[in-house]
Amino acid sequence: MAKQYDVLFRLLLIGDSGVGKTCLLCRFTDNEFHSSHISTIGVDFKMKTIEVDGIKVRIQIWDTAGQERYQTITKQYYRRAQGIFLVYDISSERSYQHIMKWVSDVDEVGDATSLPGRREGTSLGKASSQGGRANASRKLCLPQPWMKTSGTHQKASRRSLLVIRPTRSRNGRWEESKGSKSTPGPLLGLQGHS
Ligand SMILES: Nc1nc2c(ncn2[C@@H]2O[C@H](COP(=O)(O)OP(=O)(O)OP(=O)(O)O)[C@@H](O)[C@H]2O)c(=O)[nH]1
Repeated sequence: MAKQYDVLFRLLLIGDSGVGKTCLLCRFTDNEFHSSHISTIGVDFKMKTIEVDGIKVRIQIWDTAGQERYQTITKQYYRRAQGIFLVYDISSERSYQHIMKWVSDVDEVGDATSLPGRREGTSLGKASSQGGRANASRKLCLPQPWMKTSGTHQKASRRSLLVIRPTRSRNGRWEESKGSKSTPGPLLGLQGHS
């Protein structure tokens, strides 16, 4: 049987419980939104194949439980991911401040500590401050910018999750990433529960 995709990417969603990770994923893969909060147990995943410049890219997205009690399980998935989305709820200052904690968890298992300039105890500023949020990913030395998205809006969700794209190798061909290193990805600020 012909291969249904050319490259495979494994991505991971992490962040506090209830920030909307599952909703973001459901919107992206199934174009659905669920208003009830059913906490993820451990990890779950969904897949979607998209076409980028004629290349079939299969995206496997792992949705992790935000609850502390599952963290021994969820941390095991960090190393295998090729990109990690740090998700918080824009209306929850607490979930925003916790981003630092999620970043250090990723640091523990990945090679992200080698990113220059990151300092312990970096203050992210207020979640409600536009400038503060925009600077947060820079302060954390994340390779991708902060993005605002929402599980309730199809366009925003697609845009935020599609932003990670495969890069061309030196010989101009698309390559499957080996996936041995975990790198914190963009900060996703979900629109408030309004
Ligand atoms: N208004 C609004 N509500 C949202 C949005 N995204 C998620 N929600 C609501 O937030 C609640 C939690 O969403 P989930 O996606 O289950 O949260 P989670 O981060 O996966 O939670 P855990 O599995 O416990 O880690 C649900 O009641 C959703 O309906 C959003 O963009 N806007």
